[in-house]
Amino acid sequence: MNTGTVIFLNGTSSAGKTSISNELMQILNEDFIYLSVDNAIAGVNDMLMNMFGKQITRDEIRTIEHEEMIENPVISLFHHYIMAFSRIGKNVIVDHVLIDRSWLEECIKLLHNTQTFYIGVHCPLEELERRERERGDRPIGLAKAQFEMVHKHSKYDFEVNTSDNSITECANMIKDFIITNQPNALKELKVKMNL
Ligand SMILES: Nc1ncnc2c1ncn2[C@@H]1O[C@H](COP(=O)(O)OP(=O)(O)OP(=O)(O)O)[C@@H](O)[C@H]1O
Repeated sequence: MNTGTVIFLNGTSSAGKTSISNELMQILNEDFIYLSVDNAIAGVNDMLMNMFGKQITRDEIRTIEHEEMIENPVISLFHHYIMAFSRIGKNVIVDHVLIDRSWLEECIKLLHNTQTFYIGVHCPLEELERRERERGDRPIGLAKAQFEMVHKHSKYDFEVNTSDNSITECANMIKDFIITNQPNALKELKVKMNL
């Protein structure tokens, strides 16, 4: 069975990952499934509500989420289904914020042998903070809190900067890259990080 192509976008909140993903799904010649870390967390919360809705309230689920009581297993499940979808031949676009070295390490271990293009989505902090204020649906300070961590250990196959280029330009550059190159970054990171 052929493995699917994974376009793995890593960047802070408000960097433009969702916007690039939507554009990519319009312009790529094959079908891609969009897998977002935000949706993964929301999906587990919905599952808990479905399973325990009579015994547990939405507010209690939010407390579990905000105090990060089950965060790492949920994120790990997300990483595993990226790998599983790829292994069964699905093309996926991943929208992720790798704020923890162990999350990156797990992605490398699971995906280094798949067709995963690891893409850095950059944006200067001042512009991230402007977008955060403008959109109003993310806590103020979220991008700043993630900023130092997200790209810390990474070496990418390709990088874009959404303050230098429009979303359409970024998506087209990513498309051009993936149809003319083979991914290598996760293999190199595996060696560099001794995994
Ligand atoms: N190049 C750009 N120029 C101006 N605004 C942009 C640009 N890219 C994204 N934005 C705006 O920034 C906001 C966040 O974009 P988007 O949702 O794509 O980011 P994200 O990285 O997916 O964020 P999150 O991880 O918080 O979901 C949106 O309001 C979007 O319109």
